[in-house]
Amino acid sequence: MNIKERYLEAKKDYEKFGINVDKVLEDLEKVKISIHCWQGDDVTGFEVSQSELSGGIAATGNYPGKARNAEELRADLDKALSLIPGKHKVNLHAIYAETNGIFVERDEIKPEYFENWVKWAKEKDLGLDFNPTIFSHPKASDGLTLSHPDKEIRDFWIRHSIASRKIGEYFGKELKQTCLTNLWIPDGYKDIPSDRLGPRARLKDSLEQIYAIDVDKKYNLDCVESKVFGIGAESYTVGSSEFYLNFACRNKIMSLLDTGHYHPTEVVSDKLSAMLLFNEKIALHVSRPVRWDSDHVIILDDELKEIAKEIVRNDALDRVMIGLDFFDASINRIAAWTIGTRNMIKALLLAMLTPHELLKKYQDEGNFTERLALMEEIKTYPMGDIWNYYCEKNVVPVGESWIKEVKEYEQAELSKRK
Ligand SMILES: C[C@H](O)[C@H](O)[C@@H](O)C(=O)CO
Ligand SMILES: [Mn+2]
Repeated sequence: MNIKERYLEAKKDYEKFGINVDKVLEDLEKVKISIHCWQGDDVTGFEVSQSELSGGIAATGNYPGKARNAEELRADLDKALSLIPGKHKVNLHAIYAETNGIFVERDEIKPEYFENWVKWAKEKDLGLDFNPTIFSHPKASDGLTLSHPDKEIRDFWIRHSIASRKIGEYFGKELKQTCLTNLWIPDGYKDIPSDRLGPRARLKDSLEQIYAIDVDKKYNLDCVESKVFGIGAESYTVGSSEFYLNFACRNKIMSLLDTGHYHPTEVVSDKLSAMLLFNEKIALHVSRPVRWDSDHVIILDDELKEIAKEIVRNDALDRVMIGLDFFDASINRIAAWTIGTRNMIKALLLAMLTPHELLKKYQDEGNFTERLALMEEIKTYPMGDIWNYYCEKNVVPVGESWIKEVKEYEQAELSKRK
């Protein structure tokens, strides 16, 4: 049987639950994943004066061939995007500005430094998202930024964050797709603080100044990302979950939940329904923490599947903005993007092929036996045949055949980078 014939057979299995598989594929095609550019260069960026990666995050490994400039990064993204079904967004950080070899301080970044990215996104029909880069900089060297006791340092990062929101607005206007500008800061203390309130009060004040500046919500939406701890900030994080949930709610901006930013037994999948009841929109950084916020490439594991189920069965595909946030420098970086993004899409497809109404009915009836039995049986349904057809339909490689393409690209392009 060819791929189409296998699809036609497989879809019968799902249709018996009333799932319209053709419609599922149409809906899946509309979902945009925000693919983070920083997997391509280990979060280095291309500033004229570069600082080491800081802020308690780390890209470990030394796989050869990382992108050395924005052109290479765009070429690598083009390759990865050619292996991923659907039309998506690319997520940039301020450190990916192109300033023509001229040193530009972060608080002076302007839309013009992102013109090449916008031109490229237009050509490829992509959306762009954005992030101020509030780490890897001399003014973040003691691990404090927007909550710093020194007003000059806070003001510097406030100016940078406002400039970043304006770049987000520019992206949204140019690309006719709303940009999501996400703010994350590393601020925290290695050891037990003697004042927990002061830094949080300063952060609150900084954020109020940043979000007081009017930016058109049609073009740019703002969100804030919390964290539980980072390397070197093990005892206290200023921007904790409670801090940002309250701040976002009161200031009518979005919360971003990163799957690596909670205690090890806490899962984002369980947070989504609660968030959806109180927020019009929420954002995600889907990552894979292994023992800590290690940012491993996401695999099709139980938590990823559960996150996708929560989005799909709560009819929230247009309310949860799905972004990725992993950076593994120990494997081919184009493969990392491809594996992770294909897995995110596969998880959504699996969720869309699940008979949620029936399973909810079993739960409400207290019929936990059939709920568990069906949940387990559905796991071995022929989703792979539906996925393969979806890839073929979207003119991207089917199954593992994309690996050969990455190897050829590695040989032809990445191997030349020393
Ligand atoms: C580079 C990203 O902005 C960063 O990973 C941030 O989103 C984060 O998750 C920090 O742990
Ligand atoms: Mn993140």
